[in-house]
Amino acid sequence: MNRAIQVRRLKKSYGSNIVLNGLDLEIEKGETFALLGVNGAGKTTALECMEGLRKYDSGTITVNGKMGIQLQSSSLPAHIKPMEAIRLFAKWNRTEIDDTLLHALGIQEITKKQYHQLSTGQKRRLHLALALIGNPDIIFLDEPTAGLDVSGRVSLHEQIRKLKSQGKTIVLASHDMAEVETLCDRIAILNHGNIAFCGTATELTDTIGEKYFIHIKTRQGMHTFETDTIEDTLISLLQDFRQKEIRILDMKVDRGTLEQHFMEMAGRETE
Ligand SMILES: Nc1ncnc2c1ncn2[C@@H]1O[C@H](COP(=O)(O)OP(=O)(O)OP(=O)(O)O)[C@@H](O)[C@H]1O
Repeated sequence: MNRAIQVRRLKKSYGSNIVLNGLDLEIEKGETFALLGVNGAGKTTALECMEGLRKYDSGTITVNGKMGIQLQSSSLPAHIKPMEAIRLFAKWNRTEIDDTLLHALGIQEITKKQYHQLSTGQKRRLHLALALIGNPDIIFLDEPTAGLDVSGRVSLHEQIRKLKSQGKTIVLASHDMAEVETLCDRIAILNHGNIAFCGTATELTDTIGEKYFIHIKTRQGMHTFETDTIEDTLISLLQDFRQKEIRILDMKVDRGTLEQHFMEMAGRETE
């Protein structure tokens, strides 16, 4: 079976707050899949239902494979040392400790510290190592790079790519559009308890249609124009600038970022 996860008509409410309203989702084996949505859209709830950590009201969830889970926020006893936690998790998983994994996540560099002395990035790396200890087939990462600096983000992305190259299925919740665009095969956008979009980043851009952004730099600053008739708008803009004798210093045309498309799908205005 090529499907790693199948979610059918999943419903979950907290009191009168309907968070998931008949969610359907299929994630293939070996896929890196992102769940996007504004704060409170239900990403964590959906992940935790798939992980078996949260009860849901109705629907079915089928997960084919061993799971490794990195929660959005998790904690360990303040005085535990990273290697003590790793040995404990390895014992629970009845597995040997994989030194290459510890090396890749830089765990050796933090062995002398206690948990409460670790930085946010170091804690994230440790929790990822703990999630990977049992050599899972499906890895759930809830906002894995939140709070990380640039180098922490880059090394985590490298790790995720490596896991993908090993054939692992990765399901992540994220707010970082650049991250999702570069790392993920497919994206699902959660909105009002359902999937507003599911497909590749290119398909998402295409769904929004022929929308272009023309950025023109003059001495007065940067001017941005939005259009769906690129040729006509360009010609009339250029004529306009010439007529007003405004010198164009630089010019760029793009189709907007995934973030803009996402905000449109999620029903919110970009800033
Ligand atoms: N244990 C809970 N009890 C009651 N309401 C909850 C609980 N957990 C989440 N919620 C509510 O469910 C909704 C979805 O929350 P959830 O954390 O799943 O969203 P999210 O998309 O992961 O948000 P974020 O991007 O902020 O992490 C929110 O309105 C939240 O307040």
